[in-house]
Amino acid sequence: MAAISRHQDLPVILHNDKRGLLTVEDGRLDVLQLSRDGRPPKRLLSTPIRNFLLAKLSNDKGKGSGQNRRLDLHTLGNPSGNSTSLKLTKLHVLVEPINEPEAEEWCDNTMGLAYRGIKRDKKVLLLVNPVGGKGKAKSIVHDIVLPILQATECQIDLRETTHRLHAEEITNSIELDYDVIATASGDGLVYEVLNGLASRSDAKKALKIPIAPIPTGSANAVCTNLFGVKDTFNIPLATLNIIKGQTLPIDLCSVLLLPSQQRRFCFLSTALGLMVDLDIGTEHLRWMGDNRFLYGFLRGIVNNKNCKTKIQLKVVEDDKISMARKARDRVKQRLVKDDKVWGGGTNPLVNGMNGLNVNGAIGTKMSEGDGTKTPLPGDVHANGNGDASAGTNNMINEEDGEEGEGNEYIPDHGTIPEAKPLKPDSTWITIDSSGALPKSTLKRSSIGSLRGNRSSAVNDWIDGEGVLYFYAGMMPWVARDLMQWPVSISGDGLIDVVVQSIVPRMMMANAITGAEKGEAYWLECQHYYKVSAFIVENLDKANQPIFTIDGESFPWDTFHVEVHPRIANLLSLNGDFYVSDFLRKHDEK
Ligand SMILES: Nc1ncnc2c1ncn2[C@@H]1O[C@H](COP(=O)(O)OP(=O)(O)OP(=O)(O)O)[C@@H](O)[C@H]1O
Repeated sequence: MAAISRHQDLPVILHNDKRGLLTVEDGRLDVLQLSRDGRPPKRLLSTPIRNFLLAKLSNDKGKGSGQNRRLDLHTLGNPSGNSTSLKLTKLHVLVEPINEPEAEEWCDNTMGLAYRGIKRDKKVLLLVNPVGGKGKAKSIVHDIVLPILQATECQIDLRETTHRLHAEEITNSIELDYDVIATASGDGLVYEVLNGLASRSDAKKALKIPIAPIPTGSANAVCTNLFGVKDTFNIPLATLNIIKGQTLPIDLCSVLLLPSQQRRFCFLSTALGLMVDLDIGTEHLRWMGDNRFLYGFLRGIVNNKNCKTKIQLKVVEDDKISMARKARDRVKQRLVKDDKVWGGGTNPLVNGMNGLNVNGAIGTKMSEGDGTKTPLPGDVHANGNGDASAGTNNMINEEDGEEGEGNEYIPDHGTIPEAKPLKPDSTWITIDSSGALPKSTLKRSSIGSLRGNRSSAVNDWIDGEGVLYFYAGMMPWVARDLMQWPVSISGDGLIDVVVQSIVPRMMMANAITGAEKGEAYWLECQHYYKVSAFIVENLDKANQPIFTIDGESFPWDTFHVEVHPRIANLLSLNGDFYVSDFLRKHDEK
């Protein structure tokens, strides 16, 4: 790898028969037109090497130039210098026979530098939902996605979904020889793909295939978490992620529905109360794109309805200041290494786990290397029943040969254990909103004692509060305009839970300002917990019949949720979720 980072030039003949030079230096590839009179060269193309897709010497001979060979160059150019204007650029030049050996080496080295260990001839399963979002997935895929993928060496297996749950059926039965599963739709298709893979008898192996979303749905929260608010709907960038993304391990939750005993897998959120009305109650407004969620939110505030529920939480942490500090410290460490992260420079498994305890477990086995720590398979993960399950985390990529010496890693490619009802003990906390009282009569609950003494922001539930909504999430953003879980960390084995208590309408309306920046996190009326398991009961089935898992609705009676740490994978261009401004801050709030 050291050899390819040096300055490299290749003399070529340009399309206009003028002499040119291809140069790779400082992370950029430039196509220069040379002048005969000593004037500085003219830059015809300049592209970051990380956007570069293909350098290929063809067997075709160039037009009118005897033995010259054609060299094709494909890249995602950004003429205005920002990622929002990425555009597929294809050009070709000619290589004279005398430069042929050098050209072969230049292509190899340039491709090595552009891909940095990422597989080049990926086999991609591309699932397209023609009715997701504004219904434009098909044309977007044909006009933008396919040309970019076809400009690389990827093989594409495109399948259109024809009905609800079709993506789940497909991924439940596919051969596991794909390198990536791409979904052109919204979060719903990602949810179906994960459920299809997770319910297989070889689920653990199947879930190793990473998922790369193409944002043609309404909200596309996964894309916000991967690319940031501005680039949520950036189709070329999401396509580049299929080609060059690094594996980002994520947690999945088992959601066990009672009394049906049905189990669904959740990767993004479970919601009750206002957040259900906001999503499901605005389905008819799909034409509004993601504005429909803001409309639904405002409507919910006007109603200000108490969601009657009993919530039991296995809390691992609830000190807001400490949770924010940990998430920010982790980002600080990551940003220092960022130059190495893009394009596969470092092992995302090592990187993502730096400074983390999976599922709050202390004493995980760590291997010391370059100062980072890698949890090893066999680490104990306590589930919601208090049982310990070993080696379910898929933390080692056995293809990479990451095992430490003496640690015999036996890959576990089997099924995900059956979900059983959880058994809360006295350490769990309970929130019951069945008897909401007027605000003036509220008193502190005994649950405050769990947190010991601390000088942090107030986060205690008070008996008698009403619940406007309950929202449990696994990634910071749930939509572009709502960063509901700003301190959520990918693959930490924990679920971030928000219980929003009922407050006067004006106070809630004001909370909308800054919601996209995660500022609501600091509100006293927004209780925030990191939990490893929870149970939620419906105390008013007639008036609140449904809850949602990843935006899909289910009948709500009682449901039990537990985490499977780092069992599934996404692709991400930087090996992690997008770093929010909230996490870049270093003050306490
Ligand atoms: N051909 C089809 N006809 C009808 N429904 C389909 C078809 N293909 C897929 N679906 C369903 O469309 C639903 C919506 O998909 P998805 O959630 O991905 O998009 P979205 O709702 O627009 O975006 P988001 O979830 O980001 O808001 C899914 O439940 C999926 O099962």
